[in-house]
Amino acid sequence: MSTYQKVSVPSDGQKITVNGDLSLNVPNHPIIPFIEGDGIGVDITPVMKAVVDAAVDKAYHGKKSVVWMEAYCGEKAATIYDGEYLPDETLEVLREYVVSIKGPLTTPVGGGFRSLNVALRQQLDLYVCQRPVRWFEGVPSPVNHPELTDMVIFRENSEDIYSGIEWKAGSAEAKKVIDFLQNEMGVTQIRFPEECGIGIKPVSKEGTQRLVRKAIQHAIDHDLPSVTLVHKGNIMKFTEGAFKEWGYELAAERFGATLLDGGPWMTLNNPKTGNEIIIKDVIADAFLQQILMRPADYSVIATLNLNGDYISDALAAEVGGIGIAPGANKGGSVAVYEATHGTAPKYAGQNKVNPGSLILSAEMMLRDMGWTAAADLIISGIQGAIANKTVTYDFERLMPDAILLSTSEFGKAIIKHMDA
Ligand SMILES: NC(=O)C1=CN([C@@H]2O[C@H](COP(=O)(O)OP(=O)(O)OC[C@H]3O[C@@H](n4cnc5c(N)ncnc54)[C@H](OP(=O)(O)O)[C@@H]3O)[C@@H](O)[C@H]2O)C=CC1
Ligand SMILES: O=C(O)CCC(=O)C(=O)O
Ligand SMILES: [Mg+2]
Repeated sequence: MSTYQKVSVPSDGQKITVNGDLSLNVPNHPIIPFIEGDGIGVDITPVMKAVVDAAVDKAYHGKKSVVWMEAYCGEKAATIYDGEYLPDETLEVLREYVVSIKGPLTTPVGGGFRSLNVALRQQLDLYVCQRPVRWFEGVPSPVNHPELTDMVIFRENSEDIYSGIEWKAGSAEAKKVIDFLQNEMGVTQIRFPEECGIGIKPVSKEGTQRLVRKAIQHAIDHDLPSVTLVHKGNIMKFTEGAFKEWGYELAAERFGATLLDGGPWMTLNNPKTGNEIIIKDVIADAFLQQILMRPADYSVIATLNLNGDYISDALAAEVGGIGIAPGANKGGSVAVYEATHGTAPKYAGQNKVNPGSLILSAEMMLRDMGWTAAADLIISGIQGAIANKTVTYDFERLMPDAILLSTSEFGKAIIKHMDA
């Protein structure tokens, strides 16, 4: 067992390991690293752990348990590791223990250090950001039929403008790039070249196809009716447009999809059920109105990094907001589960916000570990707490007659309703 500088490894648990086919070997008492997170991390992470522990205990009566191990990133890491926000040790821990969960981390806007969330995804090559969006009965929503929204977003997590290749307006680097574009590449369209920031958007065939492959495989495994490639390929032809082309190509070459009515949409038979899966595409701005007007037409969504970021918060709003929208970052053999929302600094330390997003991320984690009975108990607990109108401020302010609960009280309400 590795020894770490600051992370203390519990003596009473075992490691999850990965088989050759990328399935997991999950011992009965797995060590699962968690990162508390900045801002409201301090409020939601302990509640998530308590809910998971209760669900696992209720489901397996002590035969299984999660052995939590704290790892550090963000502001807490900086205090422990002498100013380092993302210590190498943290990356090692997340890699070595395979499955982990994290709270939100702060990213300064317009300057300062780059996103730690993005850095974790890139350094661990967690190329899929999987974000399911479903409605729980009773959750307040701005749409008339929130039950029609049932989608899973597969957001490409390693490329696009999130690569962080950009130069500040007026810097020597920006000037050099602009000079190269104008003088060696014949570019004439930079409207105001004098004081102009420059960003680069890399999108590759390999990056696209590994993401689209996971999205189509998800539709096959869960017998879902369609996979939609969402892109802005009319404007960004060789990045977003190529994403669409490479996505269709992968569907044909890897999964045997054929053109539907002459294309570009495609069709394939689910090899597990025989049901049809439609592979289609839609331009991103139109998609943002389609999800409000015709959400039932969409199921699995495959999209690039920035589109996926926007789409996940927009879709979350339809089913109750980012307080309840879960997510997972997955690579070949490592997965880091995390809430969709950020650090909500104005609520930090107030025991006020909804822990639902992180709890449902843990629910995804347990399901992926094969601990289905515990995952089901979390779902029934959340359904019960909401049906009884005992909710946190974000739901309470929109639900007539609801009882306002704190973060920790909502966790207790979930636990109370687990048997329901
Ligand atoms: N994966 C990550 O770690 C992420 C990190 N971030 C980072 O978080 C910081 C703050 O970002 P910001 O844009 O303000 O976005 P946040 O998601 O932190 O907050 C925006 C608003 O969403 C609502 N909200 C967020 N979380 C919850 C919750 N758990 N329960 C109920 N409501 C919630 C609140 O709405 P209301 O005001 O209406 O109550 C809040 O003011 C930034 O540094 C950003 O970079 C952002 C996204 C993801
Ligand atoms: O890294 C950040 O600060 C923001 C990340 C984000 O918005 C997301 O993961 O959806
Ligand atoms: Mg986001």
